[in-house]
Amino acid sequence: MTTSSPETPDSPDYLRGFGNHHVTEAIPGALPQGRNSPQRPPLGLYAEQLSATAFTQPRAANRRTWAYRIRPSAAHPAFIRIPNGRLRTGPFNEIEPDPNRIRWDAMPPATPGTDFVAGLFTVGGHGSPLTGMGMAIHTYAADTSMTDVFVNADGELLIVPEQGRLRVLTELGRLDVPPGQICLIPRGLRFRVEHDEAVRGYVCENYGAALALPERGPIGANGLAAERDFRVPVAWFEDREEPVRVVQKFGGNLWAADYDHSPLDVVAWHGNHAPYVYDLADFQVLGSISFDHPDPSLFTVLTSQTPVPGLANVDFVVFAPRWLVGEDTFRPPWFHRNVMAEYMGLIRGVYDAKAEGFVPGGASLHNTWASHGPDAATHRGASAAELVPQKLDDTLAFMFETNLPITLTAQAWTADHRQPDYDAVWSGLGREFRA
Ligand SMILES: O=C(O)Cc1cc(O)ccc1O
Ligand SMILES: [Fe+2]
Repeated sequence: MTTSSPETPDSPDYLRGFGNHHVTEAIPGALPQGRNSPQRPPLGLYAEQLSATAFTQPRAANRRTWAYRIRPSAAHPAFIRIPNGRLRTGPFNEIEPDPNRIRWDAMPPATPGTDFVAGLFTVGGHGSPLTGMGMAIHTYAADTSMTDVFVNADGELLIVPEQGRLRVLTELGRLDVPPGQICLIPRGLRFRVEHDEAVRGYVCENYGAALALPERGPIGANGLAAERDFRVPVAWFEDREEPVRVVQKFGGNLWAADYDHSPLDVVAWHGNHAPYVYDLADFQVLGSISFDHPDPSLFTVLTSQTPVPGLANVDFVVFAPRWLVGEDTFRPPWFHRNVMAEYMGLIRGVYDAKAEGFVPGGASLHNTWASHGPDAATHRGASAAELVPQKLDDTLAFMFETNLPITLTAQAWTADHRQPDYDAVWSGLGREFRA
């Protein structure tokens, strides 16, 4: 069964659409009319433009938001370096790039008192925010709501909860993100993550071009992720005149400044640089209705393109519940080697290429050119299966696919939750050759 996660009675309100220029005010009359920067903005607010692309980039790529806030953003003391915890940023060079196939169990529960940012554990990545290309992969486990406000100057954050509902309070409004939904925090936007329970999940940090919807090509004007299912929060603000620590990741390091107010004080805004939430249950899954297993690019939800046409810095791909009907077809993913690197996680259920060992909250990395595909048990089963229509129901896996080799962090390599003998899943694929 395909279900949408129920929203709570106090669910925040949203505007709909992908990449739209939204207009929203938490207090009627807070938005200036007819101009962005009047001599005196309404209600005594300060105007501020957030430019997320160069002023001069073409309209299709241009991103900016005008915010009208209680206190000016510029009024804060110096940022001071603080420890990076388990956050790492490219260039990734703690250990050598490793061609081996790697798999992890779920992260251990958070040490009590760990919030979302302290709970981030960088797995690896490539590129660097200093060159605006590449990405990092993080997992998180936290049990305590943030009191600090966080802002990432290095890239946008795609958050994929696996356990526990997140409440993400941003400068531009509030997002409610249960497992099964994803949220995107754009680069440079301040936010705080709260939750009432222990939470766990995955984060893709994208140093490159902002994630966008893929082209549909011959699919036509509909299908895959629909523009209207992306939800952007309405304006919301907190008016708190008290010390608030703002932690910023900049050039890979954490810096903190003690503000005398909450910077989540934007009363009205308009623009297209905004956070959003998307329910993966809304993804229209397309597949083969004749034969052969299609390339998983058909499951792309969002893509960050490089300047090379069709080559992604990051693709976010989802393996959602769907029917398999292919005739004379080996239905699970085939054996393959790929110039792209594939990091996979599991939000719920079972993934059709791995009979066991790939668990919710766990992850696998099949680096560039690594031989991988169905494990021996899956291969055995699918080669003998009677090919009646089959519904894959209890499943929600995803992939961060990226164009260059991923180098692990030392902590991801030595982690106790790394599985010691992942290669063994492909042993037992015996010789079946008959001349
Ligand atoms: O390796 C994987 O499990 C991901 C994957 C899935 C699929 O259906 C086809 C190719 C592919 O890399
Ligand atoms: Fe693969």
